[in-house]
Amino acid sequence: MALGSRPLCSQLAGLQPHTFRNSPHKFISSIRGSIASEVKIKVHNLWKKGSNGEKILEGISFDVRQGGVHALIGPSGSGKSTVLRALNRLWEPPPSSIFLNGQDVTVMDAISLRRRVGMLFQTSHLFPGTVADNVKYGPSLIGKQLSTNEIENLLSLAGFPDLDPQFLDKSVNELSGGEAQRVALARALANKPEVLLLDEPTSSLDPVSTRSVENTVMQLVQSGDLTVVIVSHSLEQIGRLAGDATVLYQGSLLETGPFSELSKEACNCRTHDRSGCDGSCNGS
Ligand SMILES: Nc1ncnc2c1ncn2[C@@H]1O[C@H](COP(=O)(O)OP(=O)(O)OP(=O)(O)O)[C@@H](O)[C@H]1O
Repeated sequence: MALGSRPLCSQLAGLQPHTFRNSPHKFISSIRGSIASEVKIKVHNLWKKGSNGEKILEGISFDVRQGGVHALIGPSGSGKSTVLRALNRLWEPPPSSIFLNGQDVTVMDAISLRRRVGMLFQTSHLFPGTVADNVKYGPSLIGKQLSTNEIENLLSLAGFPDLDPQFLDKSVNELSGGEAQRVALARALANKPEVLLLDEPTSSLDPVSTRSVENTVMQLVQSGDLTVVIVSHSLEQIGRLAGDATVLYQGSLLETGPFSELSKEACNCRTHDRSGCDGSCNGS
């Protein structure tokens, strides 16, 4: 759909790259610049209908480039989480609509796919038990027992740099929201995923914990082959993290491309009230 003038989303959010100079996020502009053009995930003409035949997704197509952060933006109910969950088959997409490294995900073993394409939800969903129990769970399913050192390294990677060794034996019931989310991140990373899907990963966290999770995600993207797809209602957060973005509205794709080049109209469509969307979506 053609949209009008194209002021930068990053200008709207007041988030030019120089904003991050001398900040923990100063490396972000270099990550954006280094994003390879290789396609990690291809979404091709993705459809979904509800049980009553109502349209949920209508022919969504976009590419997620390897080694970057790709944001899914849109108002509540636009289909962001539905698209995200198709990427690792938490719902079963139609054949030939999602490709990972060029391979149709619907022909892959679903469990193996979910090890390669991990997910972090809005709330941490930790299992009852200790921090260590949770971090070592994924590898144990394929017969790999993580050492204490490996668990500590994963927790360090997930944003616990000065870890008290006793933290591993702490019950997850005793963790703060921010701690629990970072333990969930360590648990996801224990599977060595190629792609991490983040569904509103910091919406229940305070600003300090939010920045900690964001820093961890960006360092992982910067340091390796990890590709991230994130759903967030925060344009500011997307401005801090994402190189590319796809904008959805009522199950349809509005725009996809570099975040900094999205139109003002598309950016407005992120809001819950949809008021910014109506003009452009109605073609007026
Ligand atoms: N299995 C399903 N059956 C029927 N409707 C569904 C199903 N899954 C999702 N929906 C509907 O599809 C639409 C998109 O939902 P989705 O959760 O993907 O939106 P979203 O953009 O992530 O919203 P939010 O920002 O509020 O989380 C909603 O109207 C939702 O009620």
